Amino acid sequence: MMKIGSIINGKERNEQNRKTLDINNPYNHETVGTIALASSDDLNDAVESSFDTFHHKMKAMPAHKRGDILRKAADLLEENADDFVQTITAEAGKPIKHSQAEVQRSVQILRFASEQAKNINGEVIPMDAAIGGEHRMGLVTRKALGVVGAITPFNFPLNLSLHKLAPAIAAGNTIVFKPAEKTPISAYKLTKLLHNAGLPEGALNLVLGTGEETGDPLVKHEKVHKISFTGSLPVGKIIQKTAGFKKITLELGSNSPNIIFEDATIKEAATELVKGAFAFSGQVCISAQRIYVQKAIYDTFLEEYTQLTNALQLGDPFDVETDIGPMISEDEAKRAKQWIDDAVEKGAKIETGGERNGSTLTPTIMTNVDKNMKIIAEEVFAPIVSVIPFDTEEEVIEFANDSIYGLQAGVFTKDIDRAIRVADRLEVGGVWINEISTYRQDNHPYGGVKQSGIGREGVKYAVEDMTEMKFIGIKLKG
Ligand SMILES: NC(=O)c1ccc[n+]([C@@H]2O[C@H](COP(=O)([O-])OP(=O)(O)OC[C@H]3O[C@@H](n4cnc5c(N)ncnc54)[C@H](O)[C@@H]3O)[C@@H](O)[C@H]2O)c1
Ligand SMILES: O=C[C@H](O)CS(=O)(=O)O
Repeated sequence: MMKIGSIINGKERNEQNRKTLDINNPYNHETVGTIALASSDDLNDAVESSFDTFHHKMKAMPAHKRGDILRKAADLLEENADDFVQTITAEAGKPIKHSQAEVQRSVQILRFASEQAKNINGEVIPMDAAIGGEHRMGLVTRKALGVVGAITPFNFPLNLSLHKLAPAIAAGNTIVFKPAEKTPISAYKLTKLLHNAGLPEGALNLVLGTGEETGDPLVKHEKVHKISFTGSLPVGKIIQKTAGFKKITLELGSNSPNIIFEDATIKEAATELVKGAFAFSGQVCISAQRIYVQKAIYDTFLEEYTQLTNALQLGDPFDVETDIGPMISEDEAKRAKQWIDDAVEKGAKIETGGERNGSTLTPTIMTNVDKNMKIIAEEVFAPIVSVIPFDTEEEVIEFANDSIYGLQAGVFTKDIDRAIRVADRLEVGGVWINEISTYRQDNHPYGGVKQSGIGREGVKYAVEDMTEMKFIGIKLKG
């Protein structure tokens, strides 16, 4: 069992007298590690170290060197992939095949960032477009911001951390990294890996602690220039209020809609949506939560979908055959079960699932639902999906948009005109056609509208959000 502490300027702080927090495997509740919590002095030291390193080292580091560090980190992660896979499964309870996919994607993020570091381009403005602007030249360059506070959730502890760390390094920023307190071990190993890849130690400082004690003062610290946060809507709202003048990126929750028109291939849509709704027990921000099916194919789809769902293997996340492991905690599984009970009281029907055993909830399909139920109106973040019939294109667009959230959606149809029409009108940050809402690649713009967030990730787009424009004008001798 590991005892780990914050890493500040390359030194680990895990002395005996500190308050600690145990990290437990959510499936068998075995303790997999203990963290020594950061104090307020540690947090302050971390920010000072990042601030100092930005001004004395990172600002002067050329793009090719930042690219090299990120490429070396990708190679190291690839070499140590299995250790990270085991760590994610141990601390998050993620089925091992999904942890493997997460690590593979993380290697790619580092490679994308390595390439992006060398492609942060500016612009030349045609100054003579303005009357009197003749004999002037206008240059737009992009500058690093300074210290980025990166705050991350438990559900993709490696991938979503790298969606902040890798672009921040590519852009030449320094980072104070506050990972989820439930999954800090992969964050700790990632920090060491980036230092081993050649990143100056003060360019990445790790602070381990709870949201209230460590995250909140990081958000408020005056020497932090940007907060990049991925997590829940309630915390996102607090950060928006407390961050002051800092730039912020908020990647928040969703209740993603998926729409299946009568001309779609039912088997394909049903097969993909089983993964889309139940991967990592639905604890994915773009998990398929609302499936709208056109009435002519509703019964056939529901039958096929229920059969496929019933074939999922439940069990130990370390078993390669396991599709569904535990939720992150027993409390979360209880909360999800209560939401099912609440919906049933209001008239919903459980087609399959709905049973809780400790922290595991069986994959649950609900029908007869309405928008006043929490399982529709809020983010379930659990293995619960609702299947809802619809008549017309106009009606389903209205249903799908009737949400405070707007992250990603899926549309299934063979009619390309309809697909584009619907995609254009859905109020979300991204739409997949003939693909599930849950699919994400790490090189496209990703982020939400409405209360799903502010700003975009996806390496190139995160780099844009982690730099700012600087204009330089030159008056030339005529
Ligand atoms: N849009 C996306 O890209 C995306 C991706 C993954 C997860 N999520 C969302 O994340 C949520 C699940 O993750 P979670 O349970 O870890 O989220 P969470 O909001 O509880 O915690 C996320 C992080 O915020 C920290 N935090 C908590 N309170 C804080 C405060 N007052 N100030 C600063 N930091 C604070 C936590 O310690 C943790 O590190 C879901 O809502 C999910 O949709 C969104
Ligand atoms: O949980 C939401 C994440 O954005 C999913 S992914 O890691 O980007 O696939």
